[in-house]
Amino acid sequence: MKTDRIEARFHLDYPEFSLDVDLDLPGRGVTALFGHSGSGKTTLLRLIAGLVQVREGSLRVHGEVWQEGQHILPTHKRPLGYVFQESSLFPHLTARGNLAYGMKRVGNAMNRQALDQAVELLGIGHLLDRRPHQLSGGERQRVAIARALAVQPRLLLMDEPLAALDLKRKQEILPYLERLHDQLEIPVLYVSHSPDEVARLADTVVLMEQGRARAIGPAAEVFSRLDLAIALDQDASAIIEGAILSHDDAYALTRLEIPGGHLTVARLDHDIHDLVRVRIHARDVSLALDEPGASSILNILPARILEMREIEQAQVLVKLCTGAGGKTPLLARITRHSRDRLQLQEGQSVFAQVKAVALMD
Ligand SMILES: Nc1ncnc2c1ncn2[C@@H]1O[C@H](COP(=O)(O)OP(=O)(O)OP(=O)(O)O)[C@@H](O)[C@H]1O
Repeated sequence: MKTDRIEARFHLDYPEFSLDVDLDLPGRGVTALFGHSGSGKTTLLRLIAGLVQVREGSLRVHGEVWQEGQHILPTHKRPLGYVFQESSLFPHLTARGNLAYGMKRVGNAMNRQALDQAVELLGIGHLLDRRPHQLSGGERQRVAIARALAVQPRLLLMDEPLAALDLKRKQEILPYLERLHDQLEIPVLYVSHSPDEVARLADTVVLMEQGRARAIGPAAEVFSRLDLAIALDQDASAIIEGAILSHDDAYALTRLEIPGGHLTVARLDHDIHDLVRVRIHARDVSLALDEPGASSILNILPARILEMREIEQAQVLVKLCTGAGGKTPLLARITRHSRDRLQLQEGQSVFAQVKAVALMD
């Protein structure tokens, strides 16, 4: 029995959909259940919560048995927090009242410390006396997340917590989610169909396709696999983690240290040594055989071609690795014509010119 894992095996049949998974997931960090609409993400989350029950299943969280066949621990006895797409706060209670209610529901003696920590993490101290209709959508979600955390769950389940928010509100709330990620020990299962959110928040990605887990692995690895549908998407991108090396205030630029190399990006509001993630879209990367001379492009990275795949009639997706030891993955989308003209081959050394770096900030 593994005490640091989430082991989930379920088989479920609906008339027009079946789900079949056997997952062994890390018991820490954020694991994204990622995939198209209808791929079974919410159903899987609800099975884990016990809100949907099937006899054919087993679930262990940190070694604790939540289900073994027909022995199913009811939802209210599972130490979990659940955050829905739209916050499910009681309209007649203040934010404080909602938090207190959440704690009573699970029979937890009021744990002041957990509550205070949740309030602090989500930055809702000044909102506690307001009722839900006096809060913005993003603020309501922050209260809902704090309520889920205040009961000190052993697992936090989040079902597209940002889906109902507009872009501005999403940007507001994302830093709080990142704080959860950085400061909490509680593992999070996070349902999303947004590559942006997943790239920004997830340590591990479970790619769901038609009720099956098509791929599982670190976010950077899954996103750069050419055999998966995400690579075919217009938004296909590589995720790169780097540390802030320096700021150049005169030009409003920040220099990042990435494994075995450097990237220059628009000025980031972070301290030196902070870790950040950036996303480089395949469509923003072009390839050259020789190191380009004078160029307006800031980031030119020596790279090696790992794999190439024709994705449309005219296009080829190229997977590269850059940096010493070739640890950093990169994707480039080029035309078939360019591939042939440059006579590109797997294993070849090239220069990747990065036209833009999407900042996940
Ligand atoms: N109670 C149910 N009875 C029958 N079919 C269902 C039921 N609940 C879900 N389904 C079907 O199961 C499939 C998976 O649904 P699910 O909500 O898990 O997908 P999802 O990946 O979370 O999608 P979305 O991103 O749109 O929320 C869908 O085809 C849905 O119609």
